[in-house]
Amino acid sequence: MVNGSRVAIIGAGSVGASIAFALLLQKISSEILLVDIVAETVEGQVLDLSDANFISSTQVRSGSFQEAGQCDIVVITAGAKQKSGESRVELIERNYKILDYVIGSMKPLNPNIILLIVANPVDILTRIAQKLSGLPENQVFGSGTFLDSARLRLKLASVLGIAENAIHSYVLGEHGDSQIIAWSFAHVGGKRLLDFPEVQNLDKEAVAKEIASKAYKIIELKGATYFGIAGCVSTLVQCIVLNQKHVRPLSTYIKEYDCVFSMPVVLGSQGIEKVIDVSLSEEEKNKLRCSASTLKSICAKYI
Ligand SMILES: NC(=O)C1=CN([C@@H]2O[C@H](COP(=O)(O)OP(=O)(O)OC[C@H]3O[C@@H](n4cnc5c(N)ncnc54)[C@H](O)[C@@H]3O)[C@@H](O)[C@H]2O)C=CC1
Ligand SMILES: CC(=O)C(=O)O
Repeated sequence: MVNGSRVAIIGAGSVGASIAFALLLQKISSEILLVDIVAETVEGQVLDLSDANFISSTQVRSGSFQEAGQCDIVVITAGAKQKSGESRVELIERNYKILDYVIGSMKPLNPNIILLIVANPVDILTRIAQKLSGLPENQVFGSGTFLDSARLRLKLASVLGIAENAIHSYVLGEHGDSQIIAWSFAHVGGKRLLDFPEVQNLDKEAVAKEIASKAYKIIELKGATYFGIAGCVSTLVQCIVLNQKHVRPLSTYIKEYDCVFSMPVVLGSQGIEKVIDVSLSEEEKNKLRCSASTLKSICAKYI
């Protein structure tokens, strides 16, 4: 893929429009297509975004599902969002139907297309999208725990007084309540995070709770989260378009756990190129096994 790629965003609500705006600022796509079942929503968002066109070489316009199916990258944000106190998994019934409709309406798909799932519950919807699309699994993945990991690095940066991008730490597993922080292999400059006195003194359970509940807190305060995910998705699109091969925690099929959730992967122009085989502690693995079994049992109802 080269500069000039066409990106479609399905679902032009808060998340879709924020991603479109972040992509405009990045200037790496020639065109962004916004698609939504509510025509007025798309028209309003396209008009609003057009007022920012003077800062970018990227054009934003409304598009059809069929056009989206021929793009290079499709970001799927269409779906219901959580109400205050509601879990992501509780959205599955509504969002399964929407995903089924969206993928069916985009067919026939460009065989090289990349589907990036954002709507929740993202891990389960990613597995379903892999099946519904019939595409190779490396081309269909979810934003997963990239956002949770960004939240974690922000927290640790303030604890350690070190730049976020120097902190190699991941939230893994479900983008949801059963996520885990992989403390065992987190490091800064090659020094294990667990060897820093500031981290030894941290209440790690409280940190895990704070990270896992941050979305709930934002939703309670303002009804939805969208800027964080827009930042994440725009950098993922950049990584694909520019074949940057960054390592990111994304939702993909993980053989060891026989389920789709997040592990660190290498992301390039073809999608997911490799899953990094990380060394986790037995306790971390046990938590992931529990999480996988819950996710698999929900998935089994739909595929
Ligand atoms: N993976 C992540 O880290 C994050 C995921 N999300 C998820 O993103 C999704 C969207 O959230 P918001 O944008 O805040 O919701 P929103 O309600 O603002 O927008 C959803 C949009 O989807 C559209 N839509 C519904 N059915 C459709 C269909 N069949 N085809 C095309 N468009 C359709 C609606 O018309 C609406 O414009 C939610 O599921 C939310 O949980 C939100 C933040 C972070
Ligand atoms: C809503 C959601 O999934 C998040 O902000 O993490």
